[in-house]
Amino acid sequence: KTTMSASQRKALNLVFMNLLRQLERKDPHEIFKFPVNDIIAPGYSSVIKYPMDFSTMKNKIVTNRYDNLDEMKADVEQMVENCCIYNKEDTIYYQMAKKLLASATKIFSKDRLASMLRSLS
Ligand SMILES: COc1ccc(OC)c(-c2cc(C(C)=O)n3cccnc23)c1
Repeated sequence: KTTMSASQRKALNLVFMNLLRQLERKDPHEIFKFPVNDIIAPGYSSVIKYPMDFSTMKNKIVTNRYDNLDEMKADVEQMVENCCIYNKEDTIYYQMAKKLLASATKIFSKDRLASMLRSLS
């Protein structure tokens, strides 16, 4: 696995942060902003094995834990999957997760990424 240069890493982190900002705008009630805890969601930590949230993703960006867009997108999909496992289909949380997934699919689409890269260059 070739390591990228510091300037490449800096440019990639800018892209990751830009994508994260777009995703967070799609979560106005901030239910994905921080880790879910067992107080607001009883039994959560025994049901959900791989918790994920936007603050954890931000920390992974600044600590260079993502090497490509697919790895970041996988965390968004994990976060949505967790929400749809813990919350029943008729809950607002489940519906918000489905909406976020639809938005993420657009945000990570090739033409949206291409236009973002053009604007960054
Ligand atoms: C109602 O206000 C908040 C505030 C923060 C939350 O998670 C960070 C949540 C929250 C977020 C979730 C999720 C994402 O499953 N959740 C599930 C059950 C009960 N509460 C939540 C709700």
